[in-house]
Amino acid sequence: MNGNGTLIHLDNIYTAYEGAAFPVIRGITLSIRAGEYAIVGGPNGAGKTTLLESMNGMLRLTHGSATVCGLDVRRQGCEVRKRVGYVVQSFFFDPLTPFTTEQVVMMGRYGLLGCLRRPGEADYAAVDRAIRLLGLEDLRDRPIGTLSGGQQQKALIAQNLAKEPEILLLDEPFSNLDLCTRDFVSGVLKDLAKKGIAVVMVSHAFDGLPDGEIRIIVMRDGTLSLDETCRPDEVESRVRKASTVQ
Ligand SMILES: Nc1ncnc2c1ncn2[C@@H]1O[C@H](COP(=O)(O)OP(=O)(O)OP(=O)(O)O)[C@@H](O)[C@H]1O
Repeated sequence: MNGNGTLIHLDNIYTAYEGAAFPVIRGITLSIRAGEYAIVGGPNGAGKTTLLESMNGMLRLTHGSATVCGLDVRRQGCEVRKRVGYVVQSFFFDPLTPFTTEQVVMMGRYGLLGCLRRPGEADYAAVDRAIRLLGLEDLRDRPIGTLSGGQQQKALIAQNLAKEPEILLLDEPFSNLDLCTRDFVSGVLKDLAKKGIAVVMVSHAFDGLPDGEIRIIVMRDGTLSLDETCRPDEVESRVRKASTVQ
């Protein structure tokens, strides 16, 4: 983090997929501070997932620079991903996956553990906290593949929280959740932002937002069409407008 609390700084970034002739996202410049709650909106194919994966160094920038948690994303992608949680879109475990929920949550610690080190007290404590936070206590010993889609989604969020990240990126985290669970998970995310974690979320669900200012980042055709803060009750109309206006 720099002096003014900036955790993510993208400076005119372009990102292309392997073998593609043209970059999918182009000329994106933005900064996100600790404790911000940011919604990334925009139509299908606009580049929202690509934006998240450019932030954590999973995708290669073809132009521009990105600094995340004070690290150069181009050169230090692995270090960045130790400090940034990423809950991917629509991921489901095979029913026969040979890991329990607790083991899957522990996988969030693996990057921090490094090769050949076994989990210690601090790792088990972080896993336990994440499991409790997501209300997964009764499911901790169940094979992960036998959980429902929504329960698996919560386990993936817990896995990323076990990492104790400074930034949490989420790609449509509410898509498999019923309304009640959605409220519960958005409560968890709000609390994380209050504690200073930057929460950056691709979402088309605009209920259950925190009371304060919400950052809205709208992508359209690979470029930034809106980047501003507003009240929670204004988010839906502003995202909708910026997603469609030519
Ligand atoms: N692995 C890939 N290889 C090549 N092109 C890709 C790849 N993944 C995505 N794209 C392309 O990049 C563009 C942006 O995709 P992206 O997944 O970032 O959009 P999105 O806004 O997240 O869409 P959605 O709302 O449908 O999830 C699309 O045109 C897509 O076809």
